[in-house]
Amino acid sequence: MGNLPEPRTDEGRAGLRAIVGAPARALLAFDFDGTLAPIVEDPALARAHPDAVPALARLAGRVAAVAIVTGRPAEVAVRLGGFEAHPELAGLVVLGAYGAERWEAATGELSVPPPHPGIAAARLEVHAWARRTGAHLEDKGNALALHTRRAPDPDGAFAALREPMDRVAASRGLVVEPGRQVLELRPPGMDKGAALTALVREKNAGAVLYAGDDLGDLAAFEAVATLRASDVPGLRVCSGSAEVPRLAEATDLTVPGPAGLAAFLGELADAMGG
Ligand SMILES: O=P(O)(O)OC[C@H]1O[C@H](O[C@H]2O[C@H](CO)[C@@H](O)[C@H](O)[C@H]2O)[C@H](O)[C@@H](O)[C@@H]1O
Repeated sequence: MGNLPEPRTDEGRAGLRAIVGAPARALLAFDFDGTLAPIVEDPALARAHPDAVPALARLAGRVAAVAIVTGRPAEVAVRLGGFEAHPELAGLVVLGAYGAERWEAATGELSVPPPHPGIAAARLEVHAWARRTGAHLEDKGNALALHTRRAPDPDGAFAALREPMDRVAASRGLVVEPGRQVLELRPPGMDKGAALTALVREKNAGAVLYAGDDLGDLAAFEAVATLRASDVPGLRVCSGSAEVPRLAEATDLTVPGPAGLAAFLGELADAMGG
């Protein structure tokens, strides 16, 4: 299979063979931050790796569907990813807010659920915890993310926030989504696994690839494992980082971060003759 790296599991090797062997039936889905986009200190400044979206554009014409499955609001991921600049991505689907939101490149249509009342109720308290710990609040409208990357003591701030955020979430009917130096309060009821499985079924995909870098991606990796048991071969790719070393255990192939993923996607397109 050309220059493609070999997955370390039998199921991963079967998944990759299925994707390359019949690309027109494959769904390729990607997390955004840490996977397509390098991690940066300020979330507002995150952008896709320069080689990532061109590689997705090459793949898009060969496969059944390309999708982004992200914790960002869908509209924000579309803007930061610069996907609209690539006409080849006319079929792209962006599932935002862990699958609760959806944007379709084909129509430009954005679907966003009504705001969860717990977010408005928690906002002031979360602001106060940000001030107390030096964390930065990313207010996503229907989710509140407390980032500790730029706090004076990132790990200390993360540890100090864990219990209070659990408490606020429990009292407001929300859930806590932990990630790379971030604790996020968000509405319950959706995760990347459910979102990915629904999309595989909707596209009638015969094979699936999912790439991610963080704890929020574990549900999608589990979904790929479940789909494999129901005869949809799949490949789980870890965008590796020193911050979440244990994520690799849940996957079949590790690439070195967004630059490594972009290189892998280029090789995948080569292998498909794209
Ligand atoms: O599902 P994802 O696309 O991976 O989004 C998860 C969260 O990613 C963002 O935070 C992470 O990236 C930031 C920019 O590189 C970084 O500063 C931060 O430390 C990371 O946790 C984003 O800001 C969150 O809203 C997403 O939920």
